Amino acid sequence: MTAIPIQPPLIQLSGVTKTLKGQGEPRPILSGVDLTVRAGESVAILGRSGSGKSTLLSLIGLFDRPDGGQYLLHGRDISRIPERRAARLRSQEFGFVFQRFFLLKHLTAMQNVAMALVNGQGWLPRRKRRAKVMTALEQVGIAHLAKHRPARLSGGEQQRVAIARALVREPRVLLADEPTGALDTETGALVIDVLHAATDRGCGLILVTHDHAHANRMGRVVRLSDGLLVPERAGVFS
Ligand SMILES: Nc1ncnc2c1ncn2[C@@H]1O[C@H](COP(=O)(O)OP(=O)(O)OP(=O)(O)O)[C@@H](O)[C@H]1O
Repeated sequence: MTAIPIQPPLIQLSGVTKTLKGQGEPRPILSGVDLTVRAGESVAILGRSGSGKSTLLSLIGLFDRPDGGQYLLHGRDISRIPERRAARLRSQEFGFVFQRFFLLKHLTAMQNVAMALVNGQGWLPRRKRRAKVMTALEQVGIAHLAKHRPARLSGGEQQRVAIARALVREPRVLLADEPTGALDTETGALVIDVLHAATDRGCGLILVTHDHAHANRMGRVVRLSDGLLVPERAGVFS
């Protein structure tokens, strides 16, 4: 009988700490965060304004490093990696979606998505690049708007272009920081659907949100409170 190899979690944070050292007194923001995210799992992070949700997401997305604790990505310790390696992992492993869409207004939806391939994927033949871009636009349901510039797209459609741009590199983890913050409730729900669909393809999804309804669409809900992540609602993986 062959043993089935056990996949390590995509993300495993243990006792992660972060203190902000500005001009005044050092201020602890994260004081021992534990979080495990597996392939295909979705987690919502709730927490009051200023509780450190974006700080946590920037550590997970390797824009910053923890002061203490351990960060494993696919079982490998990346808690203290240098910026060069972090930059490579950021573009290979993560897709980012923010409240603002950050689309280039003179480029079409297609060209905006293709930018993510130009930056960091090496050289891809034109036909292959186009196919990848169209697949990503199809995944978010706006392939028919491929030739539209942002000014001709609604807020929800623009956010879907931004999600396609995050998906086109086939990230293993999607990090979404208030992705519905600039959208009305109905459009926001549609964007959450699109993000959640990525988990069906094995992507891990971490969603920072203030919206309880959106959080409840995720497999698991945790709350950042006093520098710690506490379970709010367990999911199938917990
Ligand atoms: N670069 C920085 N320099 C100084 N303080 C910062 C910096 N970035 C964040 N902070 C502070 O750290 C704390 C946590 O900020 P963070 O943005 O992570 O919170 P948040 O939970 O995402 O808030 P919100 O829900 O309002 O977006 C806040 O008090 C914020 O003012």
